[in-house]
Amino acid sequence: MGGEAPEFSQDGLDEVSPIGLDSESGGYQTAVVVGEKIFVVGGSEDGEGLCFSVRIFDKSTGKWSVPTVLGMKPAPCKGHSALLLKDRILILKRDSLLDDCTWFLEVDTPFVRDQKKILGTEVVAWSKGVKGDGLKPVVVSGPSGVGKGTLISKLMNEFPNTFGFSVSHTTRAPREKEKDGIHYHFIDRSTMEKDIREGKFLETAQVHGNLYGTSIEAVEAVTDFGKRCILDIDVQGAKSVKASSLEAMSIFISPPSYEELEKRLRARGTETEEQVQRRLRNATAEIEEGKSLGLFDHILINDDLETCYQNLKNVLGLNESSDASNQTSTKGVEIQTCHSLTEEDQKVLIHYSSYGLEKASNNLFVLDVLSLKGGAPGRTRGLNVYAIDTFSNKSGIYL
Ligand SMILES: Nc1ncnc2c1ncn2[C@@H]1O[C@H](COP(=O)(O)OP(=O)(O)OP(=O)(O)O)[C@@H](O)[C@H]1O
Ligand SMILES: Nc1nc2c(ncn2[C@@H]2O[C@H](COP(=O)(O)O)[C@@H](O)[C@H]2O)c(=O)[nH]1
Repeated sequence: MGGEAPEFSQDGLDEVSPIGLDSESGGYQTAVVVGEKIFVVGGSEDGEGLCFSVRIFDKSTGKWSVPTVLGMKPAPCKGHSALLLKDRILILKRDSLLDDCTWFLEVDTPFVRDQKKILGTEVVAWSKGVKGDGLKPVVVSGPSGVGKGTLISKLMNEFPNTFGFSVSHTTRAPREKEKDGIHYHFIDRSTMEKDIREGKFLETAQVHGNLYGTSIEAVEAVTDFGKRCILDIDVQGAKSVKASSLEAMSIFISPPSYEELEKRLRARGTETEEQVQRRLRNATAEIEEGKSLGLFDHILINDDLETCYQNLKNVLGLNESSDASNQTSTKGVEIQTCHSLTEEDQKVLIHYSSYGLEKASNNLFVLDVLSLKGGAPGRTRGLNVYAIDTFSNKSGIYL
């Protein structure tokens, strides 16, 4: 994905600024300095608006490059402002719906650094700003046959608008009722190994003789719909995720006994006797590891299915109310005019000359930098933006 940079002289940098309003250069661009590098964002026009392309100018070599860009980029808009916040660039879109105006271009986050090592190219990653912790992904792990899939299906059936399943890749053959792209992406080993080398996976593991893995795209496909991602992965995968920048909540499902696990695995009737034996052999170590201190945030025993399901809902903070509570109340509000960004004391001040909040008379918004958290791929969580009434100097409207 990396490649030849277009011809662009250093002089071109004079035409761009942290506020993407300049049209003389043929498009709205911003330039943000990060150490020896200058990240130029935006520029080209398409039918719908200005596209978010990224180029990097290296001051030490005097050369331009086009980085590998991970993640889904923001939809085109009529301009943007940019400001460096430690390891990511805040991109505030103009004339965009409020729930789509705050984006981040990750330039030096742990996720980007990992991907740089894997791919051997310059890497940047888009992540959308989302409020709160609500979308923290959930890792569900446990030995084969313990009931992970059964519990996840119940959750997805009861809360279809809240959760989305991360569809893994596997080299194992499909079972009778399994559908490609729904239960798994079934793939041959050489293609999957190639995809792993190309950095397409968040984690992979050799499980019961086959290769399994969570692609970055699988997680993004869920978060792009605004849903909370559920990963059904083995203990090795859970360890890799814990070491990654995903910041997931992790839950280990334990069987009430080894005998019960064996009974369930056989009763499912999806594996040959040899495969059942192999899975049971692996279960002992998985249960030991799963229960060891610190690896999982929660350990649930799946004895009675209904009880375990209620416990799962409890740890996920779900109550009796419908999952419509997840919706934000600010959808549809439009930021209509120009803005400038400044940073003071870990707070970004967003100055608007006017904006589309019907009842508000403010023109200063504050974004709390300290509340921002990781969450790649695809999301920067903990977005906390509130309006300051510049007349009374009271903070009030939370976006
Ligand atoms: N609490 C329970 N009591 C009795 N049977 C159960 C319970 N939970 C699940 N089962 C049954 O156990 C079998 C295995 O469950 P499931 O396929 O959900 O396991 P799994 O952990 O997802 O396995 P794998 O890791 O191999 O995909 C299924 O036939 C399911 O109906
Ligand atoms: N590390 C990963 N483990 C995964 C992934 N997808 C599934 N799994 C785990 O594999 C076993 C066996 O699954 P089965 O469908 O063949 O019964 C089970 O423990 C799953 O949790 C993955 O992407 N990464």
